[in-house]
Amino acid sequence: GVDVADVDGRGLGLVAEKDLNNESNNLPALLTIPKELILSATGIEAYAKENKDFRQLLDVAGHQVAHSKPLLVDSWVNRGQHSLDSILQAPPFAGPSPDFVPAVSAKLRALEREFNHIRDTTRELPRWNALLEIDEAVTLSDWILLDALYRSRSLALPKSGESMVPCLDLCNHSTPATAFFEENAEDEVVLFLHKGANVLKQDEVTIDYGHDKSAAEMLFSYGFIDSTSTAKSIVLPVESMDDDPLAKAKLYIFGPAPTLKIIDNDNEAPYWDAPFVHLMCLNDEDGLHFKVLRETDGSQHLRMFWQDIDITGEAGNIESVIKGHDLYHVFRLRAVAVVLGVVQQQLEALAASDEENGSNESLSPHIGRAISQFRAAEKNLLERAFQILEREKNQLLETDSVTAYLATMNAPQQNDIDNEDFA
Ligand SMILES: C[S@@+](CC[C@H](N)C(=O)[O-])C[C@H]1O[C@@H](n2cnc3c(N)ncnc32)[C@H](O)[C@@H]1O
Repeated sequence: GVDVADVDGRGLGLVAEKDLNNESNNLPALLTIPKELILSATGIEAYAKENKDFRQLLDVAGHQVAHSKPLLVDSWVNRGQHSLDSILQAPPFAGPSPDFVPAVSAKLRALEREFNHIRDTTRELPRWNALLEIDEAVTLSDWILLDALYRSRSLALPKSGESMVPCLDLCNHSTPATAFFEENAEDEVVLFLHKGANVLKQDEVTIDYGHDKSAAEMLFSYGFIDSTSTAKSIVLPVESMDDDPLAKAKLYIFGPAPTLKIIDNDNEAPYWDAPFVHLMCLNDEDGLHFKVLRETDGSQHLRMFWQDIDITGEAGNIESVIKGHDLYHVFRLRAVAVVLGVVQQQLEALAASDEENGSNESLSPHIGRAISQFRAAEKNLLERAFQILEREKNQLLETDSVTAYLATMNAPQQNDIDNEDFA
């Protein structure tokens, strides 16, 4: 009941050959793909049993590639030289959001590492070495293309996990989708119309690529953003305060590059996580100290103390360490103010790059559309986070401990009075 056809703006797709209606939920499968055609981890193992050369390849180079999510979230942590940009054409735009370009670079670097690893490990295998080396038959560009094919066409099967399924991979995405797939008892993959779905002749049959995927992940893996996609989460870099004399020590003890993560909560308000922000808001006069510990073997270690208790191992967990303190609300207010600043800066950066790309006529329409959808999704999450933060700031400003603290800060200090008298 389905055929392959060109679908406007989406490449090929599956369309209904006749009106399809599943009101009574007894419509037969639209597609059945035999298990021999499915490329899954089990399928690969089975093939390695049959083919000695492939077994060798899998033993030396298999299971090594990180099948993780796109590297977007890690992009700030992995920032570095854009050494690979020349391999792909340099993108003609600044990227949908400021953290997209480093994410693409980090991804390209990871792919280069993977490719080099495969090339190195296969050198000892004459058959594969010959294949990779003949006139540079297989190059890094092939590996990048292969990764793109895999990321944009693989499906998560309920039993077999991440797999490539021919024919089913012609199905485009929509939410809500009209169809869904399953694995049956014979390990075939079958495509069914959803109960109650109604697809007219020549209309597209679609599946859902995962409504839990963020807009960034959709764009990174599939090259488009569904209009119902939301940002889900945003990770932004956090920088120490310029005038903090303890900044270096704090960063050293903290370890990883500090970030602010804003997470969307489907029905509730977004929340944020930024453990370094709480640490950066504490000072010597609050009771945060650093000491160098000398071991008997002569080695030296930097340790961090809060109210004279060693909390070196708690650097990522400072908020709970300071929670019981009389001035906790003051510390929290400082942290909220810092996070508000980071969010505001990002909103301004988005607005500025919006203006920049608005005038970029070299963009193809679908890239332009994806960029503005991505920005809109990020802006929406940031704006909602901003409101939550503003509300918390105002509540904190009204707590007794904060008003009392601010009153002492604003009152003329004894020193000032003495100086005044003297003057
Ligand atoms: C699994 S393939 C689907 C078949 C694909 N259209 C083809 O021509 O082979 C996934 C790719 O289809 C395109 N695609 C799928 N759904 C789309 C949508 N709703 N809007 C735009 N492009 C879509 C994207 O390029 C995506 O990377």
